[in-house]
This record gives sequence, C-alpha cells and structure tokens, in this order.
Amino acid sequence: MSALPDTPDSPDSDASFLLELGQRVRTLRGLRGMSRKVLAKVSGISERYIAQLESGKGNVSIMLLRRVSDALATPLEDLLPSGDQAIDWPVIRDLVRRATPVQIAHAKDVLSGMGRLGAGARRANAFHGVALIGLRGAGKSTLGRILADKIGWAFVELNKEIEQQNGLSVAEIIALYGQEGFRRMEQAALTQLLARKELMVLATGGGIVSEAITFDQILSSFYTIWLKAEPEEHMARVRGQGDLRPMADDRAAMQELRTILQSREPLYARASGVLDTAHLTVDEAAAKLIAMVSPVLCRDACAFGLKDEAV
Ligand SMILES: Nc1ncnc2c1ncn2[C@@H]1O[C@H](COP(=O)(O)OP(=O)(O)O)[C@@H](O)[C@H]1O
Ligand SMILES: O=C(O)C1=C[C@@H](OP(=O)(O)O)[C@@H](O)[C@H](O)C1
Ligand SMILES: [Mg+2]
Repeated sequence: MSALPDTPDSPDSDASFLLELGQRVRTLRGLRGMSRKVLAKVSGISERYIAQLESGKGNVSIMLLRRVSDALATPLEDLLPSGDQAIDWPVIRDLVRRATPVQIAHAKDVLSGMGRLGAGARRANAFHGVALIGLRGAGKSTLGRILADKIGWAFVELNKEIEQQNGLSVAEIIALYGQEGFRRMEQAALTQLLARKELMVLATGGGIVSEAITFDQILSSFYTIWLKAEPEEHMARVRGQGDLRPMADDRAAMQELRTILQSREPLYARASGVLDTAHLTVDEAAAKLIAMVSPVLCRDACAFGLKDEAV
C-alpha cells in the first residue's frame, strides 16, 4: 500500500481521527452539561484517561468507548468521525427510527427526487419487470433467459451491462477498483437500465443485496424473486460450470459459501417471491418460475398501464 500522508492507514490520518473523536466526546459532554469529573464517575473511566481521549491522545478501546457513549446517553456512532456526513444526519436518523412505513416511503420518494410526482406517480413509473436475485449458481442467468423467452421480454444481465459500459470484465473491475468501485458501477448501470422504457427480466449479480440503495431500487422497480437453493447445490452448480474462482477447491470453501448465504439470506428474503429450486431440474424450476410470475405480471402490468405487453 502507498504511504501517502492522506491515505486511511497513514499516521496523520490516524492522528486526525483520534483528534476528531476526542473533540466529539468533549462537545457531547458539553452538550450534556457534564464535567469531566462527572463523566468519569458515570462511565467508570478515570478522569485522566478521559482528558487524554478528549485531547486526541488516547487510542481508546471499543469497550471503553462504549462506556463513554452510554454515560453520555449517545449512540456510539455519534462519537466516531464520519467524513462528509450531512449536518442534519442525527435528526434525520432519529426521525427515520420513529417513522411509520408510509412516512419512510414518502421520505424515500422525496430524497430520490420523486417527491413532486407523489407516491402514485412514482409507482406508475416504477415497474420495469422481473428481477432475479440469489447467490451464484441460483439459476438467475439460466432461468432468467428461459422466462424472458417465454414472455417475450428483454433479458438483461446486470453484470454484462456493467462490463459493456466500462469495457472491462467484472474480475478486472474488482481487481482495479475494488468492491467499492464495482458497486458504484453496478449502481450506475442500474440507473441507466431504469431509464429504458421496456419491460425486462433482469438477472442481477449475487452481491447486489450488499448495497442498500441499489437493492432498494431493485425492490421498488421490479417484481423481485429470490432463487433459492441448498448451499451444496450452489457449490455443485458453480463447479459444474467450471468456475472455481470464488469457491476454490479447498475445505474452507463450503464454509465460506454458507457464511455468505447466511449473511445475505435476510436480505434476499425481502424479495416479493421465493422460488426454491432445490432438487429440481432446470425445466422443472423454469416451469415453476413461469407459473409464479405470470399472474403477478398480468396484475402489475395492467395496473401500470402496460396491459399490451403483459403475458
Ligand atoms: N433447478 C435448477 N435451477 C437452476 N439452475 C440449475 C438447476 N439445476 C441445475 N442447474 C444448473 O445450475 C447452473 C446455474 O447457473 P446460473 O444460471 O449461471 O446461476 P447464476 O446466474 O444465479 O449464478 C446452470 O448451469 C444450470 O444448468
Ligand atoms: O455474489 C457475489 O458477491 C458476486 C456475484 C457475481 O455475480 P453472479 O451472481 O451473477 O455470478 C458478481 O456480481 C461478483 O463477482 C460478485
Ligand atoms: Mg449468472
């Protein structure tokens, strides 16, 4: 890694992080009207250590910091320096925590620039077709293509769009720009897709759920289906395709796959529908997918004024 002074790992950056952390503790203590002595007493941390922390000299442990945040009755995250955060962020965050689902939907409309159109207009514009989500080997590409052929909609692979738009393969993008760069390009590619006025079956990348805004856009623009399978099947299918990259042939690979699946499951489960492809052939799974999607497409496409294009 480079040793430039402004890289996140550099000593200067560490020092300014600690300095800002200390300033935040001091400011919050002031806001709460607590003397250093009182904060020391309530948190059970010595006054001398708090003085060090506030002057940016104490490299505090996470457990001690938690005690400070408890004593200040402040969320731990408010003590941490966080770059270019909006000044109103704490207010927005607290309002969101208290908001009803309807209020949250309105807030999202406003923040994403749809506010003036109103909720109805947003929904009328939002239906772009069916999106398939799930871990590698779920069958997003295979079943997505079959479904699109069947209903006569365009079939789009989000990863292929990203590759075309950037003139690089997914592997090259990740090697050159890292996960963060890839996720930025994924978001840009999705935004471009949503500008198209055609209905489509979209096969997403397995990791799309890891970017909150991108995934939210998928959920609100497509009838989204999670293609589910057993961990062993994901592994066998990916290996069957001759692709061993993210699941290299070692004993830890299966455990890694389980961990990824487990951590993503609550997010995949936010889809409108779930198709369990376990122990099914491709044809059986495709038939189930078509059956599952057809009534919904008719209903949604009609509601969205796209009757002619529905199945
Ligand atoms: N029931 C099933 N559903 C989907 N794919 C299946 C099924 N059984 C076996 N397969 C095979 O698993 C692989 C799925 O790969 P793919 O469609 O590329 O998944 P993804 O795009 O989700 O990574 C294909 O080779 C397909 O033939
Ligand atoms: O699961 C993941 O984290 C990824 C899955 C890939 O997509 P597929 O699911 O289409 O293979 C691709 O987006 C990237 O390599 C990351
Ligand atoms: Mg695929």
